[in-house]
Amino acid sequence: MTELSKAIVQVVLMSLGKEFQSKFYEFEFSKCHSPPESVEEKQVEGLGMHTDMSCVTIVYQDEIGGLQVRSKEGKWIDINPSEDTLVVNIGDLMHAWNTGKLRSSEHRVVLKRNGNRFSLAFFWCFEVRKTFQPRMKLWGKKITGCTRRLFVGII
Ligand SMILES: O=C(O)CCC(=O)C(=O)O
Ligand SMILES: [Fe+2]
Repeated sequence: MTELSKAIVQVVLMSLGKEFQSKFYEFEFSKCHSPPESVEEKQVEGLGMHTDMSCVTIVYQDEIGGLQVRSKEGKWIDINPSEDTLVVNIGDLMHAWNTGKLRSSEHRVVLKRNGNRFSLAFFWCFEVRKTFQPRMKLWGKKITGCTRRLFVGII
């Protein structure tokens, strides 16, 4: 998963410009989710709206599905489960690093039918204790927003 995350980040960085490609670090942790075992007919929020603190998150969800992402307009879009498919979320670190050019995705999990849902999320961050400097300029334009140096740590 670390290698996959690195490959994803590299591709994302390539899209942002050449100098970005050499500037990424590694750190990993992962967790499993096991939301409530059964739900009523109506939709239940299994995991409330949030963004991930990671650089990128790789998510596997089983056929029960339920993962939704919020569009810029605030509309919830179903991420339909598909066999052999992983979902990649842009996280807060990536958002801050490129000062919002790639948006940290607001997402949630809703349960629409009964059954045990299984999902696995892999959160890939920069190396702990690394400091990074969000871009001051992007494609020649000065950036307003988060331009402070950021420190990756565990609290
Ligand atoms: O369970 C999922 O599909 C997503 C989990 C998630 O968004 C998270 O753990 O941050
Ligand atoms: Fe998440």
